[in-house]
Amino acid sequence: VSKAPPRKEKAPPEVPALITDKERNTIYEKGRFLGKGGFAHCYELKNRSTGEIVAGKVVPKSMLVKQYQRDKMTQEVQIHRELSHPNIVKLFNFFEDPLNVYITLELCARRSLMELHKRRRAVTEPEARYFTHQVVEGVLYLHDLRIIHRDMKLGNLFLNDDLVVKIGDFGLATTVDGDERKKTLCGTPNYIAPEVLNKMGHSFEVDIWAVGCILYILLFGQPPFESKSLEETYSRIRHNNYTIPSNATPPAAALIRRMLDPEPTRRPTAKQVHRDIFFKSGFMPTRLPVSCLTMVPKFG
Ligand SMILES: COc1cc(C(=O)NC2CCN(C)CC2)ccc1Nc1cc2c(cn1)c(C)nn2-c1cc(Cl)cc(CCC(N)=O)c1
Repeated sequence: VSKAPPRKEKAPPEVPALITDKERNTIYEKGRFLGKGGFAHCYELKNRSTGEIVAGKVVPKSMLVKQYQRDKMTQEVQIHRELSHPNIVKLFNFFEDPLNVYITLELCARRSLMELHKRRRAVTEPEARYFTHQVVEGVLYLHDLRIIHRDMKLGNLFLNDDLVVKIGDFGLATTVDGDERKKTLCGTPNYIAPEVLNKMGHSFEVDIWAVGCILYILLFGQPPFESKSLEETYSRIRHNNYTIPSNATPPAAALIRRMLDPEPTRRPTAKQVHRDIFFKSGFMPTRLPVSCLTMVPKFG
């Protein structure tokens, strides 16, 4: 990614109404603003020749001033572009113009599990099984490719029109060589595992920890270590200080306890989670109606 002239802080990016991908001779019409995250603003982009609508992440080059920022972005794209799985957001293209870097991605029209959580709080156990099982299928695919996502959270679990879950945002992802333990993590994961806090080296188990937090929130309506301050939350994580509500079913409680084990090597692998009795211990829908985004479903 080539350098751009420095610019004043925090101004929204100048995004042209027509965005051209010169290499592929494709022109996109900028649509509505979808949201922002990190350095990126996201818009609906309409491919002028095919009419296809995609999610376009726009990062002003003026925000990528340091080489390590450009390298991080390049690594995010290099990892993400190789992936192809029904529970992983598809990355289509990556291109730039003098002002911005653009990444075109699979549009997930029903936003993410974060918005569903804010609207519904705790969901039913069949819904929690349905969503978590798809997240685990995506994590299994990544771990088989020796990729750790490292920032699994509700806001990165996107939903398409069929409420299929798609893991997105590979901004903190990395690849593991052999049995190495990663020593550094540039960024702050939302559901951060104790071994990352204690800087003891970390690996695939951090994603299992995050899936444990996600299942906990879906079933009980709030994060396991939620506190008033970040320091308090980190202290609770370090002390593994959380409780499972008494109304939890035994298979759910047992699986969450194993995924939130403070000792990473005692946590189940993605394969073991995928086969866990929790997913067989009750009804798991094969699809969900979009009404689930706003109200408790009545299963037949
Ligand atoms: C139609 O599809 C979407 C709609 C909306 C939406 O309705 N956002 C509204 C826009 C108006 N404001 C006032 C409220 C949020 C939000 C996201 C959509 N889809 C959508 C958004 C997507 C993706 C796929 N699909 C991917 C991949 N990355 N991003 C992405 C990227 C960034 Cl930088 C920021 C955000 C916003 C945070 C979030 N988790 O929603 C999302």
